[in-house]
Amino acid sequence: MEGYSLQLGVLTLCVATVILLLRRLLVGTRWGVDALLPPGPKGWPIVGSLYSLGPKTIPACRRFLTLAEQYGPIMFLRMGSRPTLIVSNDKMAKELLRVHDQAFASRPMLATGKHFGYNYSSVVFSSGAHFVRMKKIYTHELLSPSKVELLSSLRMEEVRVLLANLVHQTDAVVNVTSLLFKSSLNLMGRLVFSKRLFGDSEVVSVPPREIENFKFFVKSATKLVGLFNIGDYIPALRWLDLQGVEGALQRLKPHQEGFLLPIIQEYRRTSHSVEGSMKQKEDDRVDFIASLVANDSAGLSDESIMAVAIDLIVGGSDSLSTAMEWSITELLRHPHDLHAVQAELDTVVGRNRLVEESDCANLPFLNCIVKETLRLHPPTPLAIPHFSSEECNVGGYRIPANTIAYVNIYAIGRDPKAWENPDQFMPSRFKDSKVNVYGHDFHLLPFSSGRRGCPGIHFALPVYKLMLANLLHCFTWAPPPGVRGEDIDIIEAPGVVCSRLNPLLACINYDRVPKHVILADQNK
Ligand code: HEM
Repeated sequence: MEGYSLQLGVLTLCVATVILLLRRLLVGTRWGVDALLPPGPKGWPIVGSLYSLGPKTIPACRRFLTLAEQYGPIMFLRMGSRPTLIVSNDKMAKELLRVHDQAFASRPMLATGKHFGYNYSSVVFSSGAHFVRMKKIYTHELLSPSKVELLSSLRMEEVRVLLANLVHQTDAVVNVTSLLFKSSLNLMGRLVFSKRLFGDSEVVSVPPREIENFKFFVKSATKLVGLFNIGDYIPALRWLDLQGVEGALQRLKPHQEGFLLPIIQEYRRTSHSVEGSMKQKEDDRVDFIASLVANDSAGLSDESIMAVAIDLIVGGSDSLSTAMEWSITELLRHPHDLHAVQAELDTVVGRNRLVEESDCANLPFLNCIVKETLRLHPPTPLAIPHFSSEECNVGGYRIPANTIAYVNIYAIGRDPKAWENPDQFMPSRFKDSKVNVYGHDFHLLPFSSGRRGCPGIHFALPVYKLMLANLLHCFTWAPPPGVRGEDIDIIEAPGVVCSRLNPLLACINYDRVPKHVILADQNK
């Protein structure tokens, strides 16, 4: 009997050890350290909390917000086997993005970064020394304040093209979502490779099939980047590619390269001639690919240049059009605010000309609308995941190295402790407020903050204001016939960029600024 008890004891000990070892292997728990981690759902072995987040038709920022209501502004969970931190208020965001900015400045190595980022060589997906080098190229060269200033005429040109397109579509129900998307993509195309992707066949010098393939790539890319790919979170299952994400990423490669490679190679050919190289260096309006090719000291490969182009085209255009789409949605739902901003435009600009960038500083209510839209509908609601390179103490908790970290910008903008009536669109809340979106006020973080903060902010903000102001200035806006403003839905689509799920439709008319003003200005 005594021998039997001993055997049973040894067996129990072995089983317990195996369970603990398996738990450590599959879930990554470190003994004794769990007690120092922030609260959060416990999750299951292997899958962790991947499936306890709720239906994937709901954007992740919303699912994380619901979880934060239960666990608080700093949460820790396991997505598959990956330790994951989610911060959801201004105080915790400040700890992450200012106090521990350096420690959380890396990106996790996800499948999208491998394929779209050409082995993590773009800015968005890179880490470490390569990231520092690339970000310098962005902030000192591609998007430096002087370069952004020089690009103001390009911004105005694209606004004029958009307005002229709309003049031809008045009195009809217009698909605003599609118009804004095309316009933003054209703008980014001009910025990155001097080419529009929609309309204007004279400007585009690439075969139509390659252009169509590239547009398809852009649309698919935004969807794929926003997916929680199981293979990223349970690396042991990556080879199975359960959702077909890696397969789709690989199939898109010819679409991206068929368009971008010939452009890069053409620039390389011209930059080898002395005159071509001088021209590229001197031209104020030189596009980003030409700048990167001409930058001998950077010595970037074709792949790295394609990675940068994809960062900008995919990330920049979608966030811009989404911001504008939400502004117009909310103004159609709140006609009082729509009339107030149009009255401001009448007073400051008058009906005989278009709005120029220099007017925007004198349009305080327009600026309130921009801030309120970015608070309530931040286009990139979870930023892009950060990754910790060392263990650190956040909010009194010990966060292990190699933790994926999300800043829930969406939850921060709707935090009832920071905002009165947080779910309501009330631009007037910013009337006498000094709060801005530049990353110093941690309760309003649409462009994030710190080392990984959006390098496109000084380009994005002026063009967002300019486009929106001109759209409101030139046209009257109304919901489609039979739809009341308050019935226009605000259902959000899942994805890295949180756009409307359903396209925005509206009726527009050019009875505010005369047609000849809109069309005449296009030729300036
Ligand atoms: C309203 C428009 C835009 C918004 C709200 C926005 C917001 C953001 C946010 C939240 C991030 C992630 C920051 C983080 O991970 O902490 C980001 C990253 C980035 N944005 Fe923007 N963005 C906008 C437009 C643009 C434009 C027009 C460009 C380019 C001209 C651009 C270029 C980038 C790049 C390259 C990154 C990656 C930075 C990095 O990884 O360090 N963005 N943006």
